[in-house]
Amino acid sequence: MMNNTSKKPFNFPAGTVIRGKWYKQIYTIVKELGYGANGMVYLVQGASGYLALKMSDSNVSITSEVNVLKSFSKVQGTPLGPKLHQVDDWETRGVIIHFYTMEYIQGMNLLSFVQSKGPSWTGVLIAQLLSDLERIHQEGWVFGDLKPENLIVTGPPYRIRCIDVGGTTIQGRAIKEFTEFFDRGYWLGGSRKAEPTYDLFSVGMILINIAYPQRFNKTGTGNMQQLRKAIASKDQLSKFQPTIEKALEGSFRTAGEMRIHLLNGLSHGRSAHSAGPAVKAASSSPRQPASQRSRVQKQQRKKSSHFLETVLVVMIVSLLYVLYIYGELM
Ligand SMILES: Nc1ncnc2c1ncn2[C@@H]1O[C@H](COP(=O)(O)OP(=O)(O)OP(=O)(O)O)[C@@H](O)[C@H]1O
Repeated sequence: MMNNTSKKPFNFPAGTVIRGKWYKQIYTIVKELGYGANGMVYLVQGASGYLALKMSDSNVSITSEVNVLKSFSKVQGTPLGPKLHQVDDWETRGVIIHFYTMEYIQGMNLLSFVQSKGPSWTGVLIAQLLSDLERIHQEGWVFGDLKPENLIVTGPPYRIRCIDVGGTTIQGRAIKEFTEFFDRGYWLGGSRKAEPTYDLFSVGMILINIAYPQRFNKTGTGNMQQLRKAIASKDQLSKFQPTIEKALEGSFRTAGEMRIHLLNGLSHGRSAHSAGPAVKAASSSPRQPASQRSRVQKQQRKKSSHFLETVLVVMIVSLLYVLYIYGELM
């Protein structure tokens, strides 16, 4: 399904009280967070603090998102999506509205963050995203509707988080939900089969979107040539160019492969005095990390000073021995 975010499905003002029909929990609307094809999201105040509440008139989409969040919650490590809180219904004016509450992920979306903090953050954040995608893929899912609006940067320390699991699809099936600019079907006529390369194509387009915040449409049939031209026309994309092109062509088998390629490109292109986040620290490339390198150097320095000490002690002892023998002979 193509994502069309034009209609607002609900319109409840701040202060509206939502009482769960089954669990009797009370949530008070603080403000609207956003809406899309699958429903409306509000920031609410619950008994345990702020939460994001997503409501929809479709029980199917609520159930399917809840299932994805439950499956993500079983994965070890940093959470892959917002933590699920509760699933319930709200009966208001004779209508049943399905909803679930989840962790409120506070921050700026990826585009706004990079616009306010500078493009030097792009590499680190995309590398984090690729780590999360690798875990999502290893669990047998494909995120599907990857776009900057679905990526929130929390912190400091800054961390990219995926929200809106509405497009998350089991590998092998047809992608459930997509947005044209990030869709390989739209640009290349490529398949919409849920496989890791589908998400990696979208990551390539996210990198392009950072340099073209207004996005652009395809000219004619749209193809790699148009995308290559767009990449080459922006200086800020030069260090990502080989990685983006490989991602668009579907040459990376895994998100991990793309991450290493991206970080290698960045560490080679980075000048010694450039400012910005520490890209090397996030690297999993075979090159030795800076912190480890300096530790090795320190150890080498320590070893050579031990050696000098030993030589000096041996020399003094030898000298004393020679003096002793000389004294005995006299
Ligand atoms: N857990 C969350 N924490 C903070 N903000 C959130 C959260 N979930 C959703 N939002 C906000 O609400 C907006 C709409 O939510 P979401 O994308 O889930 O709706 P949707 O109907 O699935 O939209 P789409 O059509 O993009 O799929 C998001 O872009 C984001 O700004």
